[in-house]
Amino acid sequence: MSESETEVDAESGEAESMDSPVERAAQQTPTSLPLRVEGLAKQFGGITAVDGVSFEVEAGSLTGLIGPNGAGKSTTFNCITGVHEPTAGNVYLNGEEITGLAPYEIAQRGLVRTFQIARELSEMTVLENLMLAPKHQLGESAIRSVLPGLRDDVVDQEEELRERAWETLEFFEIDHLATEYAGTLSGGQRKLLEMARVLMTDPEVVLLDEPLAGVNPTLEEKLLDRIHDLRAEGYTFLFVEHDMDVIMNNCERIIVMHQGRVLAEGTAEDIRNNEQVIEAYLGEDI
Ligand SMILES: Nc1ncnc2c1ncn2[C@@H]1O[C@H](COP(=O)(O)OP(=O)(O)OP(=O)(O)O)[C@@H](O)[C@H]1O
Repeated sequence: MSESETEVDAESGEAESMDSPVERAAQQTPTSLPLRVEGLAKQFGGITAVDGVSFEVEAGSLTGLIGPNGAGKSTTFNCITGVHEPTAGNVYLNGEEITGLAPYEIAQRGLVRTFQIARELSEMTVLENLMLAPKHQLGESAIRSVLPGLRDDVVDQEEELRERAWETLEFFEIDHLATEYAGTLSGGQRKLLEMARVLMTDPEVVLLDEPLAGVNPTLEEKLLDRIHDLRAEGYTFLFVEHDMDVIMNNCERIIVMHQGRVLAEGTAEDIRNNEQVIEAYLGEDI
């Protein structure tokens, strides 16, 4: 229903919008808010993992999501990316509701998370891993079977894809590994490959779940530099990471979860000085 379709309330005589909640949210949400989570909840049987979480992620930001073990960070990620269906609440991507969509549908709309390289992908080369990643990529044989006349286009498309894959490998400085099997990479190199695969899908919002786990300091710096480069280009990141220094030094906005709820939100400075956060972390360095 269009914005202009209204109904007049019989008692008040006031015009009342007939738009659906999703349409209303889309109208109210500035497009500068790529990700908005509203009242998100998830229960597993009797366990409440996420309990009414609301937050916003601003365009081009690097936003950190932190919290002690069991705070509900992964479950929140999984609800946002369609891995879990939330028990309640809504998720909006650029003002459009994506709650309950399948992970691939959410990824096609531009919200992508890094995933560990699956076993099947470990048996492919690094270059092949990148060429398989794009969301709208049709296999050459699939296209040829339905559109035999388009063979040259397919070849062009494949060439373009290969070129992009090489550029992406160079950007992450793993081009020298292009012909290696993904399964032979070190933990840190795998993380770079995971990020490179995400980039090949043309994402708008990238969810990073512990992207630095098991990464040595040199590669960590490289990965963080790349994330900052991408952010400068307009990509938006939501970042779960256990290393508090990394979050404090790199994220301009931090959301703290505790016992399934948002405990605090703000800059590193705000979070460091927040009494409730200090208490939740029981004196750990923050
Ligand atoms: N599939 C599941 N089934 C049952 N309980 C679950 C499931 N997934 C998570 N939980 C529970 O939900 C709560 C939140 O877990 P979650 O993994 O989201 O926290 P987290 O903040 O990511 O923790 P960590 O930092 O330790 O990874 C925990 O009590 C956990 O045991």
